[in-house]
Amino acid sequence: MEVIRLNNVSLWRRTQEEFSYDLKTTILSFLDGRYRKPGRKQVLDRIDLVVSAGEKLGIIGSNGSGKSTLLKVICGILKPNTGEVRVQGDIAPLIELGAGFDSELSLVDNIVLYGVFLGFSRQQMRERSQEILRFADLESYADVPVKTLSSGMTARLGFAIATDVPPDILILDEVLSVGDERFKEKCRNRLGQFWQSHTTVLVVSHDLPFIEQSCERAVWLSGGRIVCSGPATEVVGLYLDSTRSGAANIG
Ligand SMILES: Nc1ncnc2c1ncn2[C@@H]1O[C@H](COP(=O)(O)OP(=O)(O)OP(=O)(O)O)[C@@H](O)[C@H]1O
Repeated sequence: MEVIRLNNVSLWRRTQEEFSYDLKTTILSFLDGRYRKPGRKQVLDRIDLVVSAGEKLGIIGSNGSGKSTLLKVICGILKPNTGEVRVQGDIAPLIELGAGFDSELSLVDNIVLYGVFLGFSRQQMRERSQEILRFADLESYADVPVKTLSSGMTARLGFAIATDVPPDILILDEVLSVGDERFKEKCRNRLGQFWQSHTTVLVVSHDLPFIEQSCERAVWLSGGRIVCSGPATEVVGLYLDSTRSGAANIG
């Protein structure tokens, strides 16, 4: 059964020049004769992708090739400019962990809010909060505002909430870099349980041996396009051949 389908998905993003675009800058650059039209970059280019239930899919490619953007489109964080994205089931997006927290609210209140955002009830989240804090090693911080946590602690809290209940679809973006060594080991153990289960997993990583060992299939992105998709060892092999010959660095 298919759980994710992307048909002809394309997405453009503004380039840096457009970020500094405002009226004053524009008038000054006109007067100086430096005005350039704000740019756009095609970040995803006509992506077709089908993922089956329970599949473990690795997404590889050089920096800037569009891997994280693809995950964000699948999670619904970004909307494609053209094409269609269909997803069946609950998604736990382990992307930009903690980005959705309200820094003024306590950890417990954030756990409840974040959980509700992921589709759980307030009651369920209140019951789970002690266990979530325990997993994140943050029990003594339960009632302080999130803004008092370090970035690693915030990411630990985000990971603990998002993985508290096994989701239908787990989306991981270089997530094994969360926290210190002790916490990384806990993450690996928890994720290992999902790998054994029927959870569908999409993982972006530059750790190619990890992709080969843990994914049946891999997709190689370059310049926002799928170069090839197939058994992980074959796709990783082709990608490595091309990096050796310099062809994969086109972004
Ligand atoms: N917020 C943003 N606004 C504009 N452009 C962006 C934004 N985020 C990413 N991009 C651009 O989109 C392209 C793809 O970025 P993306 O983060 O998806 O790449 P990636 O393959 O995940 O890279 P990496 O391996 O470095 O994490 C890059 O050219 C990047 O500059």
